[in-house]
Amino acid sequence: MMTIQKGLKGQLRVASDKSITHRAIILGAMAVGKTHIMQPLLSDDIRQTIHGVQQLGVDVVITEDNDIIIDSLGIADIQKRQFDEPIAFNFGNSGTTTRLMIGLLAGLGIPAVITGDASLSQRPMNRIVDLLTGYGADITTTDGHLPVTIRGGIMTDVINETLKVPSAQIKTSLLLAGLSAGVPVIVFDDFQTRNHTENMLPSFGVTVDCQGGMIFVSGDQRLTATTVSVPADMSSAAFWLVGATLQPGSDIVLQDVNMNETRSGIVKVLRRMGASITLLNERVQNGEPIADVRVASVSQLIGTTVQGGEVTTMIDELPILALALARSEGDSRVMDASELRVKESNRISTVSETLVAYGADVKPTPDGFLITGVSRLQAPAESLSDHGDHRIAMLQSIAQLLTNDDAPLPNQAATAVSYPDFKRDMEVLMHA
Ligand SMILES: O=C(O)C1=C[C@@H](OP(=O)(O)O)[C@@H](O)[C@H](O)C1
Ligand SMILES: C=C(OP(=O)(O)O)C(=O)O
Repeated sequence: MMTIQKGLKGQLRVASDKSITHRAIILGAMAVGKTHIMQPLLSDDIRQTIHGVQQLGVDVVITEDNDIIIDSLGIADIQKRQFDEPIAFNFGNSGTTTRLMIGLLAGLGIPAVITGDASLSQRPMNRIVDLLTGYGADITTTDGHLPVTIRGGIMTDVINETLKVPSAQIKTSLLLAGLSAGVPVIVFDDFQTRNHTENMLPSFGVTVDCQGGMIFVSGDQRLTATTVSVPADMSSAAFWLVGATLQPGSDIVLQDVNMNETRSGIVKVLRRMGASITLLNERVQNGEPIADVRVASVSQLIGTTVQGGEVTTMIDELPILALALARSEGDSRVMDASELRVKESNRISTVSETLVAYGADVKPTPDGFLITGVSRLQAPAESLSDHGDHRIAMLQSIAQLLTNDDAPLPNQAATAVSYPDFKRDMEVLMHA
């Protein structure tokens, strides 16, 4: 049955930033004193990081206001603890927890065995383990994947790397390894991947020298506890940026969204396609630019090509951008995005399959998509799998909304990974 739905209306604060919350917890565990994380994301992936630092003996409390307090004696104290046997970590679905904790554990030389769920077990870990091994860590993968075993080892060499993969997880892992081993780190990041670690370290008292794509941290620095306020996550806001742009009659405001240039490529691309997006109340908080973002529907978007550096600034938003491209006029192309193949699912396949099931014209390519716009979407004949991937689950919900069909919204269990209140926020925006 077809019903005409109203546009999305109202204002809300989407889930807090996942990348920033992970970093604040790990740096808080490495620092001496009480770190207060205000408005953190509290999602399944974040609970993996909290549990990980607790296993190292660090005290973490979630307050009644849902803030996080980390009380730690710092890196030196963690290193002094005698762990009788290797610590068994299981980081569930979280790539960021895994790769960042590998850096920290390798730098500290703490014996550990790291596992994860079926999705995480298929994701490449050699991209960080091979680098750390080159600097003295005694650490191995299982054919490039989990389980990863850390036997100890002493990292004494200066870490000097040029990123070969556009990955902020690798960059951060190297920085954490150097800080915890007490050796200098110099990383050349020509891809300009997300820079939250570099932005946050100074508030923990660490001097970071960033010039162009070069990041340098000297090896003799101690972290001191601080307060971190976490903005709303662009990767979660992106679902409403596209939903409100495409659903006629929409006009919404998303509060406190992180507009960091390394994260906000989707705003640039949607504007290029003709979207109506206005930034209000722009300000800087903890070194991160934030704004309230107003989005109103437009009658037609124009297709575009996304490639090169732009891809890095919106890697997690490409699934929902593909939906916008699928409803735009003309041909579009996404290139240089083969990293999508090694996320929680192979997102080149799962995004293409999902959108084709909704009546879109999307062809997977080795490094992206070829898309020809269609004027409307239709609900799929059968219910679709979200492949256990939170971004695919949310993509399906927005696609379903745009069909204006009464069919129930797809299963949203996977959204707990990054955006636990996704369903509630959809109801707020649909009924305001
Ligand atoms: O550093 C981070 O917080 C993240 C980096 C990106 O992964 P890669 O480093 O693998 O590109 C991104 O996809 C992930 O969601 C979060
Ligand atoms: C890729 C993602 O996260 P992670 O790598 O931390 O699993 C994501 O959130 O889309």
